[in-house]
Amino acid sequence: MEEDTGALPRKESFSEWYNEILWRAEIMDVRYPVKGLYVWYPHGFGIRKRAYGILRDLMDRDHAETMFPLLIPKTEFMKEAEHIKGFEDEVYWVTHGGRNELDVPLALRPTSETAIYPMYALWIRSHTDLPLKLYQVVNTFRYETKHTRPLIRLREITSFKEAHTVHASWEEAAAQVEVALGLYKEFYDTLRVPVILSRRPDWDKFPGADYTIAVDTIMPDGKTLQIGTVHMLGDHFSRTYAITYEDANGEQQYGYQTCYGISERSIAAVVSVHGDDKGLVLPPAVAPIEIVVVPIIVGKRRDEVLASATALESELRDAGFAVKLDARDMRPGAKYYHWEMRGVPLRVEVGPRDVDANTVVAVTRTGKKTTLDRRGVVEGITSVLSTFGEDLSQAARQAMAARITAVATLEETAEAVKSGVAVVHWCGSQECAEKIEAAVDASIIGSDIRSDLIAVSDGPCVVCGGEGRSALVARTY
Ligand SMILES: Nc1ncnc2c1ncn2[C@@H]1O[C@H](COS(=O)(=O)NC(=O)[C@@H](N)CS)[C@@H](O)[C@H]1O
Ligand SMILES: [Zn+2]
Repeated sequence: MEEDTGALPRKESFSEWYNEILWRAEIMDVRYPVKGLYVWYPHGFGIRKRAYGILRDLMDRDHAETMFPLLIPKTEFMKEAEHIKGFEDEVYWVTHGGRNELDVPLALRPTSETAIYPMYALWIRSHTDLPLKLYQVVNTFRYETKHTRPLIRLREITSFKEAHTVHASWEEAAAQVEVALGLYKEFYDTLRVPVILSRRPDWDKFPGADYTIAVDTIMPDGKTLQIGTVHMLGDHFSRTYAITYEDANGEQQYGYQTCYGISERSIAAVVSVHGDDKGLVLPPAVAPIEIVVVPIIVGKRRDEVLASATALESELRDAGFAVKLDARDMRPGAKYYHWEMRGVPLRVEVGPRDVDANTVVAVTRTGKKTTLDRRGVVEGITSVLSTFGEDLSQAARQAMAARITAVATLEETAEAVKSGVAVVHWCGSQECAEKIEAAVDASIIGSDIRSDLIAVSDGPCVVCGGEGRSALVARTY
């Protein structure tokens, strides 16, 4: 990789900054010759690997991981009317095997309900088979016709974590929706990404769902990014796919289902929310390299300093840190630039003075400098990294809070959505939602808001004056 030493575009021009950082921080190569498909560089893949390791640990608490086939026969795909309507313009079809035309065209899964639920119908017989809670992490394919963008709007979603659960009752499925939201909140807390939960308007819910609760974050340009969704499916799919079970009284009942998904938009959120004008800023939990040790080589004491830096690296590695010693024959400043661009949370400098004083200098990615005793250095670094993570959360929360404005009129709404999210009172009618969309360059994205940054209240609908409740208006990705 040729090292480009130019400055990044300012983060104020977010779109340029975002495109540039993807290759300068070695996250994704966008030059693959199919629109909407991109290639992970190893560093970006390392971030994904750590993030999805956290996600799997959370899911493995009470789900089992599995894997279903990629190809779905048209006969199964076309069974759920609403689902088809929602996806028919987005599905890729496989029509040939070699030179033979297939008698049944096969869909590339856009999401896996129609692959999984015929199998659930075979597996589920009795209430003792419930609840069934499985998930998979797979690639899915959607022929997105809107503007594609790496990590954000892909035609091949390479990191699609989808969970599909079946329960004996609507209430149990509704309770699982809350469990899923709790897991997603915990996931994004670990990524230090602040989120707002809200219920999507009915016209925006998942095709075939009763309701959809979405997890949104606010990007630096003020637009929201949907970084997770949880769907209550009720018994729609179980009736379509005959997922029935024998209850304790020997009666046949339909199962009640949920499904919930997260994609590599989670990585886009980490890149965008935390990144700055020097490059990526990675929360320690997802940093492929948490600590880079930089020896400050001074002439004749070179060997002594290198030996001390090497000993420090192996002590930190033995303590379980992802640590790298950068002993390249380069000016320290050029090394700092290289690792700052890649978002390494902590740099530890070792120079002649440190060797004499038995200290090291820890410098966080956001510039906080601490001199640590060489003895007990593992504890010292652990606490510096933990404080760094907390600081990232705080900074991200403050940035989000600054982009949320409670407003009372359409004019104020139009102003607020230029730089973020407006909170208005909305009566819940599609008619008023359409009037809001016509009046401002944004749309109603959610009601039943859950965020500790927003005080939900009742009040007159911003359009019709009828009984309203807090709702989110925003421009979206
Ligand atoms: N084209 C896309 N590129 C990247 N991520 C996407 C794309 N489409 C959707 N996503 C992400 O995937 C999540 C789940 O997708 S979804 O359509 O809302 N839900 C489902 O497909 C359900 N089957 C839950 S598993 C979305 O919340 C969004 O964050
Ligand atoms: Zn209204």
